[in-house]
Amino acid sequence: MEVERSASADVATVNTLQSICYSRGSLRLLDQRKLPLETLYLDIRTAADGWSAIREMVVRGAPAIAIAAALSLAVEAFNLEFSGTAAGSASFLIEKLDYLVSSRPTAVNLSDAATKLKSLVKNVAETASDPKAVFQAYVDAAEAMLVDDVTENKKIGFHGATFIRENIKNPEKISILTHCNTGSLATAGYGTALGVIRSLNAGGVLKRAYCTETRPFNQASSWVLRNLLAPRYNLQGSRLTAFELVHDKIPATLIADSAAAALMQAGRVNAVIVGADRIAANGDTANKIGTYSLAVSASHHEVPFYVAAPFTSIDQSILSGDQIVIEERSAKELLYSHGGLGQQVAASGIAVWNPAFDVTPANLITAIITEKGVITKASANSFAIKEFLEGVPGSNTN
Ligand SMILES: CSC[C@H]1O[C@H](OP(=O)(O)O)[C@H](O)[C@@H]1O
Repeated sequence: MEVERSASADVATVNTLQSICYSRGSLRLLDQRKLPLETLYLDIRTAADGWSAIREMVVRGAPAIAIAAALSLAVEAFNLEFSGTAAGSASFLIEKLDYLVSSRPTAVNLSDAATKLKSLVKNVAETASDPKAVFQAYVDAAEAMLVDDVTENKKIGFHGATFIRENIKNPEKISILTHCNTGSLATAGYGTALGVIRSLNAGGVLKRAYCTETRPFNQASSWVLRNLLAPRYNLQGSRLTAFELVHDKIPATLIADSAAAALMQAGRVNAVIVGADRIAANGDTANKIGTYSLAVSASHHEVPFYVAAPFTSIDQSILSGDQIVIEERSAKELLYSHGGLGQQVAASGIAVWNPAFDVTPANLITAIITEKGVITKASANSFAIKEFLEGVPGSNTN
């Protein structure tokens, strides 16, 4: 992957929150491991480049992962000299999509997008005689994901801001806490949970956004990245969300994850809003580690707790959160400073448990905000997601 490097700059002069830069036949991904101090784009030419960029977390965030994967294959397909049949082109694309899904298995958006794209190319190949028609249909569908995501995020922002203003005390000045990064850097633009914060701010009712550092961090899988990128690559809340909030001039405060309960105890939080990597059919939600403890604190302090995510984050094939596989990360993230990239700080020989995600049970979630509208509770312990879908015109309940 060749790189395009611009001079390092502070947030004030960095003018981009665009994680994905695409034009037909070309894809560049903002290297989020270098933010906030350096803006660097990596040139992505193949699905293999896309797989590595997702695995090494050049690009991260459930929606952004799916879009980056689809577009990396679109670029390869567009530039490919292919002499096979229409059926052969479909097989080529399907094999690459299955490979891309293996880059980061937890977030459902990637596997959901791959399933839909595989179905598309199979259907086109059944009637097409020219492989170019199959490749073109794939490229068109992958490009549509990029455009649709921003439109959906703005709908999430609208539905979320409207619902929060209608259901919160003192709706004229809201202080809201968020975790990890769910903004433009985690999507094709605007964001999900952070998109709701943007919409509240645009509506003039946001008093302050609080963002947690989000420890430890997602560690790169290769020795080179772990050891060469040490000073720049950790902590998605302090590095990415704080960067977005300062970039947009939104009043915001960074806190340690461990300070969140005390902030709520002080009465300084009117609501908590987070993203999602995978939501089960009953509303149980997997998200970055630390989300569950925020939900427990919010429940104790009677602070509403919202999940904001595109509907594609809901995995209706699993009934509850205990079926969601949670990745565990390297012990080095806790044994060494800088999330595993610096000096040893913990005693050698100590055991480590380091899950990267946790599951918040539906009974701790106030509402799930999607682009289709806000899903409220069917009972204390579950959400009626299927019924919600059946009430939405044109929804697919499969
Ligand atoms: C809209 S991003 C949702 C979700 O994805 C992030 O995971 P990662 O940064 O490891 O890709 C994080 O859990 C966000 O809340």
